[in-house]
Amino acid sequence: MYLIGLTGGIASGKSTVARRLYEHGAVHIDADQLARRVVEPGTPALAAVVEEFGPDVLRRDGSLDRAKLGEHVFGNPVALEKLNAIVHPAVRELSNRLIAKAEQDDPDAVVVYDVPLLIEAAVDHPFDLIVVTNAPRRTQVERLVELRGLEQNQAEARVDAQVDNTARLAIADVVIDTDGSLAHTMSQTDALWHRINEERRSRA
Ligand SMILES: CC(C)(COP(=O)(O)OP(=O)(O)OC[C@H]1O[C@@H](n2cnc3c(N)ncnc32)[C@H](O)[C@@H]1O)[C@@H](O)C(=O)NCCC(=O)NCCS
Ligand SMILES: Nc1ncnc2c1ncn2[C@@H]1O[C@H](COP(=O)(O)OP(=O)(O)OP(=O)(O)O)[C@@H](O)[C@H]1O
Repeated sequence: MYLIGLTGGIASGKSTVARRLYEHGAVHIDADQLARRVVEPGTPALAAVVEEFGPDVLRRDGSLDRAKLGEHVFGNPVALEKLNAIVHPAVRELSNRLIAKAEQDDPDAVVVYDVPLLIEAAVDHPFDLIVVTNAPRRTQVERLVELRGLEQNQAEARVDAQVDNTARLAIADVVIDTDGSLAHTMSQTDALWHRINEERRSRA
């Protein structure tokens, strides 16, 4: 297995890059999706969230009201930390299992673990390569407002709930500049895929 840790600030283009790597043949594991799975109705993590934040964070059908909880925690560091303390251990356990399974299924697989909070949650899988998608704060905020319908202050609160770009750039083996056109993001991603495969071929 060749394990890539893919991280980047919110709306920096991680999913776009991950999708492209998946199209090339990588296995894609998405921490945001895992974070949804671990709070599905009936899970211990959802029970803990309700215990901490009250039943108002549930919708009528018993599922988590993500918009409501997001409104509460982004901009409120104490609440966000409490939520992280419930969700992150469960995501860590599930990601360990899924990465191990991907390796079992195909020992030669390239696995991309797409994890926005690689630094914040001290994710320490044994990555072969850390790839960072990078766009300036103003581009992140602009995308959240224009593409995801957030208010300016909500968008800023979400960006500011994460470490800044400098911290991510400091741990990057490869940086993908996602402030240009989509085509530019894709061509950097394709070049990365080819580079990884060349390297692996020459090592084999
Ligand atoms: C607060 C919640 C319910 C809001 O849900 P919502 O559907 O609006 O957002 P979603 O989960 O799709 O996240 C969108 C983006 O927000 C950012 N984000 C999410 N959680 C966090 C967090 N705890 N800290 C900083 N940024 C975060 C990430 O960039 C993520 O890609 C949800 O984000 C959540 O449960 N967060 C805690 C778990 C977590 O840390 N998830 C991130 C990956 S492990
Ligand atoms: N050059 C670019 N590279 C990547 N995405 C771009 C670019 N230009 C515009 N976009 C748009 O910006 C958005 C980035 O969203 P994407 O879901 O890829 O980011 P993300 O980092 O995974 O976000 P999140 O942290 O919320 O999961 C997409 O709608 C994408 O089409």
